[in-house]
Amino acid sequence: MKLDTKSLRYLNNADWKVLSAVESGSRNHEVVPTPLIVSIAKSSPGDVQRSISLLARSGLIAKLATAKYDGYRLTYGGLDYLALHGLEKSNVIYSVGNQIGVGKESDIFVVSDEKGEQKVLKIHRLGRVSFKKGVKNKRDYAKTRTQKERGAGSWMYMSRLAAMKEYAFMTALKEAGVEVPMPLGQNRHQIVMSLVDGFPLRQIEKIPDPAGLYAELIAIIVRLAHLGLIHGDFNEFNIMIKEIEKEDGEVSLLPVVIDFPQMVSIDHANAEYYFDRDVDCIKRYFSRRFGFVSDDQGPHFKEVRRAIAKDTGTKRLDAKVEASGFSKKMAKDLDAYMKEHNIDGDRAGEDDNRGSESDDDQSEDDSNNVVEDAEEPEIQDFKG
Ligand SMILES: Nc1ncnc2c1ncn2[C@@H]1O[C@H](COP(=O)(O)OP(=O)(O)OP(=O)(O)O)[C@@H](O)[C@H]1O
Repeated sequence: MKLDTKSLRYLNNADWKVLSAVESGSRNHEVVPTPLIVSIAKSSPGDVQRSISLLARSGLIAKLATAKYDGYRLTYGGLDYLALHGLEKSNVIYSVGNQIGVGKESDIFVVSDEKGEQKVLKIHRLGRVSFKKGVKNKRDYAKTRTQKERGAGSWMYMSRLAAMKEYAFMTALKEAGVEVPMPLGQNRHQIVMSLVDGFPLRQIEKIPDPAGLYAELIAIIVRLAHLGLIHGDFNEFNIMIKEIEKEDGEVSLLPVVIDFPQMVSIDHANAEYYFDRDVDCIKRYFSRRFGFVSDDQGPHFKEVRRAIAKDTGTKRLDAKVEASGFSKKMAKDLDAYMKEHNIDGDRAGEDDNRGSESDDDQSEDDSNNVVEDAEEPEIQDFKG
């Protein structure tokens, strides 16, 4: 799924109003009836129809071939435009550049602000892999879901929840002093963060001091636990390594955690399992990639828990995240969706060929996809 921004500058206020109206209507309708679009947009039917034609031609809204009445649904492209428009209006971004990453559930782009400073735009796309790969039989799914859940409302809402979760955690972690990108803005299913000048750990062949970096990564896992959290997917894909030059000219490596979709509370029923899995993942990777095996066994969850009980100085982040608007109910909805669609992190080590260059999205059979896109043109700057 590509991001084509070329129509962004051609849309006028009336078109944006109609696009927003289709989005609003999509919350309750898989296909939003045209008269409802007219009534939400509060414009004349003629004007709305003109906007509808333009939006449909640009692939931002689409007709569903099987619909029994005249109406439209929002495409991922339409949702992308609404979010980009919002980020642009709040001066978070000015132009969209190259795509630098394709995750299983997201697309990553370099964007610029008005001063030309580069940032990272992450577009959450929940639903595309699971629908396409048929992890769960689509028909079973459709049978047991309400119309709202299986319609556009589901992927849009879940992608938005994923973005809200990432933004809320990134903000709380940054404030707590954990090395994560700087969160800069969020709109719908998109977040903007600072660009980490470095490489994912999986791309790094050799490091001068594996023991030092290993200890730092384990310290991050323990530090997160003291903040009340377990990463749950702590691996070589989700850790960027930045080179820091010290005053004496020596270079040290700074790990930055970039992705935390599975973050759970240390009070989670399976907390010990997730904690051990994070530690084991780093152990296994360092042994396999750098031939480094630590002398000690690594931290044990029970001991860490005991230390946390005595640690009265560190504020837990769970409450902070909730206060930011990402509620327990939202967390539960997102968890349930991810479980149902077998979304369980990177399963590090199983696929080392993954990367920005491997876009498995393009080769998939779209016929199995509930959310099909009209077109997939090239990425372009939408301004300047
Ligand atoms: N802030 C950032 N600065 C620099 N590069 C980044 C940043 N965020 C992401 N990237 C790049 O994009 C890639 C994918 O990012 P990320 O892991 O967040 O995506 P993802 O969709 O969650 O992936 P998956 O779900 O498959 O783990 C990273 O490996 C990294 O190369």
